[in-house]
Amino acid sequence: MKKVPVADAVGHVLCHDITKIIPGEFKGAAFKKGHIIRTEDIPELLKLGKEHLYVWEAGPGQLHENEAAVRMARAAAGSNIQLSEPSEGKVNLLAGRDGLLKVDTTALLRMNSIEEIMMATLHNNRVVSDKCLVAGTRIIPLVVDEEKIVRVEAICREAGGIISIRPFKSMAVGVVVSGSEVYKGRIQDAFGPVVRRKVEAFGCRVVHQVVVPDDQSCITAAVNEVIHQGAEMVLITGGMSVDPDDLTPAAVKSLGASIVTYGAPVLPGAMFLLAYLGEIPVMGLPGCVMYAKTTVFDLVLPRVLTGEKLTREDIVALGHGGLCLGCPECRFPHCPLGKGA
Ligand SMILES: Nc1nc2c(c(=O)[nH]1)N[C@H]1C(S)=C(S)[C@@H](COP(=O)(O)OP(=O)(O)OC[C@H]3O[C@@H](n4cnc5c(N)ncnc54)[C@H](O)[C@@H]3O)O[C@H]1N2
Ligand code: MOO
Repeated sequence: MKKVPVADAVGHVLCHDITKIIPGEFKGAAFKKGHIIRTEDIPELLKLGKEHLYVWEAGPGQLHENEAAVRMARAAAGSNIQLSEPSEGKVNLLAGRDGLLKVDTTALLRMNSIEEIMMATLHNNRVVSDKCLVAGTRIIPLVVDEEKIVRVEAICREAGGIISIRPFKSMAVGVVVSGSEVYKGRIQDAFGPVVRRKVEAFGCRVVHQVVVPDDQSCITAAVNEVIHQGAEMVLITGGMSVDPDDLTPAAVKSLGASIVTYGAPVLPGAMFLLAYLGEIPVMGLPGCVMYAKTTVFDLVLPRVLTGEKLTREDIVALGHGGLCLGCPECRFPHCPLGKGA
């Protein structure tokens, strides 16, 4: 800290808040600790009775909070991330497009384990829209040893960036609606429209939909048919639980698909199935996906649409945070569902 005449303070960092009081009108900080003094501030400072100021002398190897935050944010930003200007020592990271937020939680933990460093983010694998605030970073004191920022930069470099937004692929979707009650016209299909609405919300289109009875060979034929019609992803509705007429999992197996999982630690959605026929993701959707507002499908679909090839480990990790509270008014994704993985 050193004392300088106001006129010589331009470019220096203020050590403490400077309070302004106008009787009956205003009392507050006219200039905040950490502010970098500009030429245009001088008349105002003189009016506040400040002819001298205490300013920081950045020692060798030390960084001011703004510069430190900018360097950390730049290092952490992966693809499709925009940075705000530093303000009061903090830099915000914003989504540069619609997509899926990816946070390298291991690297984030390493970074936050360095004392005097912080970065806060939204949860990994969350759907975000363009310009959405996804993270913020700053140092805790006003100045920091540059060596700490260099360590942060090394962690981020190793991780290839900590935060990024992955775009969704606009996939052609095939839908196979299973259920003899629907096929025979006893009830009207209510599942196809739900699935269509959900995929269209991500810019996908349903290229073909087939309704089939509860018959294994009809289900397999229908899957082949929708793929023949150009489906890059296949969604089969119904027939997922334990009744003798629930044949969807057996049908998918008989197609020779590699089954990632039949069953998921998510409620609603325990009877979910994910498989791949070559590169084509095939999902078996239990009845709850039609009935409940938010289910396992809403956790898995966005990830599949980024081109991520999910493993059984990815699915089993959904258990922590996989319980939907079933609120009367659904606020997903502003809730705990899917946030533990
Ligand atoms: N004893 C058990 N019963 C149930 C279990 C279980 O483990 N043991 N699981 C429950 C869970 S969890 C769910 S979810 C559902 C799973 O249902 P399915 O995927 O097998 O669906 P279906 O049996 O084919 O149909 C259930 C229900 O939904 C109606 N449905 C189905 N598709 C359509 C459609 N396209 N349009 C309109 N309505 C449809 C169907 O008529 C049935 O009423 O099972 C629980 N039971
Ligand atoms: O599996 Mo059901 O699919 O939990 O609600």
